[in-house]
Amino acid sequence: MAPDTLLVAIAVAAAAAAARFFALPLLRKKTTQIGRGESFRPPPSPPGLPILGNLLALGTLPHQTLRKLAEAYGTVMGIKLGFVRVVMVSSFAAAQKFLREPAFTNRPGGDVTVYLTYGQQKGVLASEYGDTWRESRNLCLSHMLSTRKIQAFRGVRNEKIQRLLGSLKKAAEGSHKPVDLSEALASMSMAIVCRILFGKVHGDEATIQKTVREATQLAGVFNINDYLPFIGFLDLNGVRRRMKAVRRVYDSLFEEVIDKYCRSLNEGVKVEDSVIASILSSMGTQYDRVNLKAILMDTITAGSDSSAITVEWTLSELLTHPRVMRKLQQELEEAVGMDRMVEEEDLPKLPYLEMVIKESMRLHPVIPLIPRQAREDCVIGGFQFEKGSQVVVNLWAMGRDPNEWVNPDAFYPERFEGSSGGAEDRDGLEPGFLPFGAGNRRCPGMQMGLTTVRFVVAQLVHCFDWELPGELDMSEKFGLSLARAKNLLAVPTYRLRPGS
Ligand code: HEM
Repeated sequence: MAPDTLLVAIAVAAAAAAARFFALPLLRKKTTQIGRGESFRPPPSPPGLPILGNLLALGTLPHQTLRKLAEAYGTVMGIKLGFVRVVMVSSFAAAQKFLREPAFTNRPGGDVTVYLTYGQQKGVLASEYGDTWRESRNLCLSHMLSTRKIQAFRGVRNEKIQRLLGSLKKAAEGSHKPVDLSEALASMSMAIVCRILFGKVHGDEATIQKTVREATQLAGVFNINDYLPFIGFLDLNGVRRRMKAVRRVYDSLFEEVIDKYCRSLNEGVKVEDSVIASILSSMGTQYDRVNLKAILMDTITAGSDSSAITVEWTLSELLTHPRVMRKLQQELEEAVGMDRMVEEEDLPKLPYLEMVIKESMRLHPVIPLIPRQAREDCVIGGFQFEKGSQVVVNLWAMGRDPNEWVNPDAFYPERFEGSSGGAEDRDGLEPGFLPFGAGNRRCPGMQMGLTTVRFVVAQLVHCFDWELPGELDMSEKFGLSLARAKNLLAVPTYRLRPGS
């Protein structure tokens, strides 16, 4: 939650005292109800403040606070955020049940849905489970995320990664100064996603990147407007205002690009392969413009930062674990040799790389908290949920659960030795490990995300030795995506044979 919460709370306490009398009966109907049936009990809950409940206790790193609370109150625990009750789940066994439960296939509404997406009837990310969601998800899969499309966009990935390697090589030949890897990875990832979505017809990538960062930051905020809706119109923390600004930037970008493509297609001008071109030419005049904008917004928000952040954390762990770095470099030397860079075909020959990436995603899940909402009444694990109940699965806590993992805080890729294959096996499942979620709403971009992450990590580790300028701060910055709090800086030295 934003640090301004205390100020907000003071204002809220005063407003709430008055509002309570009028608003409470109305709000109670909307509030999540747990354990209402006689034979059902509610999950244990930590005590909270009147009105605000546990909102203030979440702090700036809610995933960590919630893990601590779960140690005391259990891995299925109720918390109260203003007037909304939310069930927090932090064990693998319980997470499986909730994420795979057909009733828990909606996302909660609130400001994010209203201002940061095109609503619950459009797109994928925030869309209500049903026909529109299914059609939009299928459009994403067939025009962007299928195995065939991932192969088709391989040239794009290669071109953008080569550009990054070229600039790093230049830096390595130069003054032995640290490069900002966080920035470089974010730009590269954004360039890949923009090129795939929009072709060459798009605006300034730096502005889009800033907008995506702001969107993922805002989407992760425990937003007081959602939990105390009767004061939402005051927008005390300014979140709504910032969300509207993000939506405006996105919307004008999408309008411009769609217009350009429509003109080209109408005039019979050949356009390069891109998601927009592909959707527009397959649907002709039948396409729903708002739905197309929603799909673009969802994929750019969910798809660009996620891969960059995963690579960043993986490199951070490798740089602070020289034994693992050396072992991975050895694997690359044997599989690829020192005379050339890595190619995508090399990836299946790199089992240790796979273990390293899994271990990094276990400790640093890009999406630390997965939100879901019940679309009908259901009973799970002895608890009863009414339609509209909210559940949040804490992937970060699951990855560090001592009941699932030996020495859970240690970075030790060998723990995955002998596991059945890639992290995408069985819905992205390894015991205790769900980095892409599960069930009907699991991540549709898993294969594309993993392909990029594997390829970039392999190249950076194979082509360069890395040196940290000082001790590496591993603090996190909470948002919809869990990024590094401080950018990753490191000094590269080119390690392939000259001329390669
Ligand atoms: C390393 C990379 C990635 C990670 C770790 C990741 C993780 C996740 C997770 C945990 C969810 C929530 C799943 C659930 O509710 O069970 C999700 C949803 C989603 N992801 Fe990803 N993701 C990645 C890359 C991508 C990419 C590249 C795209 C597309 C370009 C993408 C598009 C989406 C979409 C559209 C959803 C919403 C699915 C729905 O609600 O039906 N993701 N992702």
